[in-house]
Amino acid sequence: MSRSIHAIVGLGLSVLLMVLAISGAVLATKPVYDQIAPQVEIDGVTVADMLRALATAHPAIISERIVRKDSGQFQLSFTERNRRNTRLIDPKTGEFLPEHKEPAIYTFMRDLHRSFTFGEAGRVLAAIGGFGMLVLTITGTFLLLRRLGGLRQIFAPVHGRGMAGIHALLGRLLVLPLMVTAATALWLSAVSFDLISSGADVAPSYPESHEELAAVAPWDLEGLKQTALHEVKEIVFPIPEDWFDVWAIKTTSAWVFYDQFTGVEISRDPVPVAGRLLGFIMLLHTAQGVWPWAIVLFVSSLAVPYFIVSGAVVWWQGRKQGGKRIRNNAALKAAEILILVGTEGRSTWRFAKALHVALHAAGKKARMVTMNEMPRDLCGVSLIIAMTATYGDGDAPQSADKFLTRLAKTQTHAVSHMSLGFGDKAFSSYCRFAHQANDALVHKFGPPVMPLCEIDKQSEQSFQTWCNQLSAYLTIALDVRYTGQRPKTRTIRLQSTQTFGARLGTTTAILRFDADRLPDHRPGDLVQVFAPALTVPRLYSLGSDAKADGYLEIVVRRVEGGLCSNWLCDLEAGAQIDVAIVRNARFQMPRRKPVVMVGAGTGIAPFTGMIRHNRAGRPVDLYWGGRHPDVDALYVGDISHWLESKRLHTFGPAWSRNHPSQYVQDRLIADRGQLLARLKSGATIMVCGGTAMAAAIRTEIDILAAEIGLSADELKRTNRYLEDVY
Ligand SMILES: Cc1cc2nc3c(=O)[nH]c(=O)nc-3n(C[C@H](O)[C@H](O)[C@H](O)COP(=O)(O)O)c2cc1C
Repeated sequence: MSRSIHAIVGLGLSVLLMVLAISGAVLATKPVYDQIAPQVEIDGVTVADMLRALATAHPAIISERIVRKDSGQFQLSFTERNRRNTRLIDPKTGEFLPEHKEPAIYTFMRDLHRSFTFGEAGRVLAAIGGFGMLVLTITGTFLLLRRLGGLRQIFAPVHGRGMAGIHALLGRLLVLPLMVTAATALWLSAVSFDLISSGADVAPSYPESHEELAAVAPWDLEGLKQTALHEVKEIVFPIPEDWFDVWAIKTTSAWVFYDQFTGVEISRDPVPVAGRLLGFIMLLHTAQGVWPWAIVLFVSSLAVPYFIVSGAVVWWQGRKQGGKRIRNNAALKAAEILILVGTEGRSTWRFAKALHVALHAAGKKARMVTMNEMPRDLCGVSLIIAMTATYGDGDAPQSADKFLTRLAKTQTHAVSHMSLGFGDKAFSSYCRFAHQANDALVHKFGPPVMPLCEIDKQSEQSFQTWCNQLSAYLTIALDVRYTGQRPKTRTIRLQSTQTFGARLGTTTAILRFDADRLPDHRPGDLVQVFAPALTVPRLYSLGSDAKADGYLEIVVRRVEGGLCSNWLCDLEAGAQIDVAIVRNARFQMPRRKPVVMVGAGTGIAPFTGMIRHNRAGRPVDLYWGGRHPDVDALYVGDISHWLESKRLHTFGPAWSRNHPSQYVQDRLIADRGQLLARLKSGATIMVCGGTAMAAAIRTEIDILAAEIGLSADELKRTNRYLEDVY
């Protein structure tokens, strides 16, 4: 709902908002421009001081009124030789100051901003724009909170790439000033249409001077001597020779009236609340006199055109990939297989589309719809395949948020089902919605025909494996060709290969590459390797920093029958390969200290780079599991060097084929004391390696953390438990 309103309002009012934002950005420079004008120093100066200086500098004029402008300058209205005039004055010397003329662009932009230069009718348009902006900021906040996983996650990293990612990131930064701008714009519009009082309609009630004495110089009047100039907004002089008239001084909160002969305060008339409120609303909307806020408004206004363009692009892309454009999509009445898709970023849709094409080619009548389009009547469907991503903190993606209620209304039917979850292991609620959807299907239709399969980080490899299982289940040959958008690749050259572990059968190799132009990466990022014989790239964790190291390094275990690992391990020095970098923002060296790194086998890779660049000597412990110290001595020389140079504090190796046999989790248990101390001092745990090891580590850390009232889940939620698991 929020998304539809956000899109409709954003697209529908795009031109209006664009004009308001650009003119608003120009006007937001005005308070900064005013700062350039000569500023007057008024600390310690009273009204009496200013009036004395004025009378000395211009004895012949008849002063009527002094107004303090938004820019802080004092403007005098006076009569001189029967001609009325206004001039800026220096409050200390009373001298006239040169007119600081506002550039014409501000006048034009103000007119454009307030009424699109259409006068009264244009004001309605401006009000509609303000209302639209308010709706956008409110719906945008809902969408953002949903994306982040709730209010508690408001400071968590914003996920997502490209335009959509920047849209969300900027949205989080600027939603508040934009909301304030929109709400205050609406208020000002309401005032201009007389729907809200401006406070100006209530005139101050002027009293009369009590005495009729000889004229007294105003600077000798007690009340004026005691009124500091910085409190003053306006001074109205008594009309000469009108004995009843008074001195009227408007401060931020009241009109104060002084007897013109005695200087005694006669009365005080508070400025109406509506007037004071309007002043505050004006200040929030225009930032007059508060230049830091003007800068915030300027940046927010400038971001609006980006929001509109990126929003339109994301909406268009979504439409292009939307459900209506499926070729050979079987009608519900004819379908035997129903593919239900839960997606937000659309990649799940592409996976489903590839499956749909293959099913069609294999002669199956398949219908593909979003999960929210779950039909009430399944007609002739005999198999449901639910493919869904997870968002927020374990929530349904946008196109599946009504699935559970819709499923409840679906007529019971003899139907088989299976689910495929798309998620990211970096989230504590990995594939949670896929599990919820699967449970609901089980509740409705009984056990699934294939166990729920989880796909981490859109792994094409895992998807292919699942497709093979589906192919076997359906007893048909399925040729699923998923074409994940192939990223831009770079060619890199093998510099050296160091091989370990040959004596124990399986080998592990450290491969170092160079290139004329290395792709930018940091330790913890992932590299996609495009092997010639493979349609899908393989992912490896990076142990190098392109800029600091000048090379790209990965650790590869030769897997029996593994096409990519064997191909990589057999490469000759100088061989060239194509790669692309996948940023892994959730698995970077944390800023918080200390850090406990835990890994096994090739899982050492990202840690090597992080430790190598730990020049500040932050406390880092590395627990790592290998088979035997004689054969799996990966990075042995580097590790002693890091220990000496204090880049690494503790190295805790665990050898599974040594005596005593130990796994890395056993090593953690042995170092319980130190680990607890680390956790107490706010350590971040980083785990890299296979799923089984990661699960074992998580159990141990959970037990350990419980001793200080924490849990692995809680650590994960607060970004103190980071995993890179494969
Ligand atoms: C903002 C955001 C939140 C996410 N939250 C989760 C989550 O809680 N659990 C999970 O397993 N994956 C999570 N993911 C990962 C996505 O489910 C995963 O990338 C999926 O493949 C995206 O599919 P889609 O492109 O079809 O939407 C999240 C991704 C993003 C961008």
